[in-house]
Amino acid sequence: MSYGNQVQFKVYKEQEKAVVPVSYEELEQAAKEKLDESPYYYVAASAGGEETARANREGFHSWKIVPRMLCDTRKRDLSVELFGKTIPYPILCAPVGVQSIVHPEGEIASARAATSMGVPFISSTASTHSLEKVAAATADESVKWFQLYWSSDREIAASMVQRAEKAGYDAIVITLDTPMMAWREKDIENAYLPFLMGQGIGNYLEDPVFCSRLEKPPHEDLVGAVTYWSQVFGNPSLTWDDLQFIKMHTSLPILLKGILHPDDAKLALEHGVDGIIVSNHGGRQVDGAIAAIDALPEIIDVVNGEIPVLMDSGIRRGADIVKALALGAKAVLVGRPYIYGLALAGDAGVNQVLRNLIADLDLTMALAGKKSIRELDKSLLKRVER
Ligand SMILES: Cc1cc2nc3c(=O)[nH]c(=O)nc-3n(C[C@H](O)[C@H](O)[C@H](O)COP(=O)(O)O)c2cc1C
Ligand SMILES: CCCCCCC(=O)C(=O)O
Repeated sequence: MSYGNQVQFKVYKEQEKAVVPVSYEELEQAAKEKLDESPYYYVAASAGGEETARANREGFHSWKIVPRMLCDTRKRDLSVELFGKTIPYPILCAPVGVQSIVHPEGEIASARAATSMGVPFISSTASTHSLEKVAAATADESVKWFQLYWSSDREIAASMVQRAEKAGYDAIVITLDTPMMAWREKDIENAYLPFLMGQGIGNYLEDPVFCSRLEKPPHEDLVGAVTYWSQVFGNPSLTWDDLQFIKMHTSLPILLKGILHPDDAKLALEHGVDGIIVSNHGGRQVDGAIAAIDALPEIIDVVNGEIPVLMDSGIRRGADIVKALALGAKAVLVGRPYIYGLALAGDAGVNQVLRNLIADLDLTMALAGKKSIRELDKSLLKRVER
């Protein structure tokens, strides 16, 4: 619960201890100055000519908030409920792989920082540190989800899901939009694929099924392990019927990430999934794809409140979150902003980026005349075509 002006004074006071810039643009610039070119562009760049990455931002600009007055917004409640757990803010850390390229502690530092403030952490299959190590860095009661890249060796996929359940994760996010990496021009120019150097494959190196497929254990032959990983990472042959296989291996709620078409949302419902994440992977996969915020309204209509719909891609400030929630998203995922915080200052950087985002959201809600996330709906927005 937030109280009136106090949040504002607190933010100004805390700025004395600031470790990262407040504005997103300066945050990104500071990360660019700190990191080597290849890891910086691995994070910052998107697919192709980056049309979709730009559309993600333009999509938000097309919706304007029309604030309401005289609504007594002294006390605010930003909490939402997801799968039976209340989270204090409608914000989660998106699954981001290979975080060790920006900070040696990578996912461990991010998970520790996020969950210490009640922000759920979604741990990527493509993490450098294994899902067990990431979970161990967080408190038992913290909310954490595991993101699955479904290997073409399906026993590896099943094994990872079972490991996640055992390690205390609360939900499984299956990412559908990346059975292979898209045309990423900066990474190609830089000939940069950190996985080939053994980064971002920690979940495989510690997986019993993956290791059982190798002639020698990874510590004796990393090249052999990387080679096998490159053969089994993705699975472009998957169809809707395959979902049943993962459902058989876990009792956790299953969300599908990367849904953009309303017909796919319909299929997701028909196949009994528990949630949807509307996302274009931050513009990193299909260049020319629809902005996630533009895909959201039709998907919300199709889903009709049956399961939670979350969204990501392009969330940079509190107003973006208000818009996404007013259009029907239950919560949002944030990607690059927290990774820049991690790059600049480890857990303290992640912490500050998230705190700023939460405070910005809280103030925007108050000034728009809204006390609670439940009060947000489309009546707060106007579409302005430019
Ligand atoms: C460096 C990087 C790595 C990513 N790795 C993954 C991943 O391993 N799994 C996944 O589902 N999404 C991954 N994503 C996509 C994010 O989960 C999320 O969809 C995207 O970052 C949201 O857009 P934003 O960065 O504009 O906030 C990655 C994104 C970035 C920037
Ligand atoms: C070989 C593809 C690995 C991609 C894993 C990370 C990711 O999702 C990204 O966007 O980058």
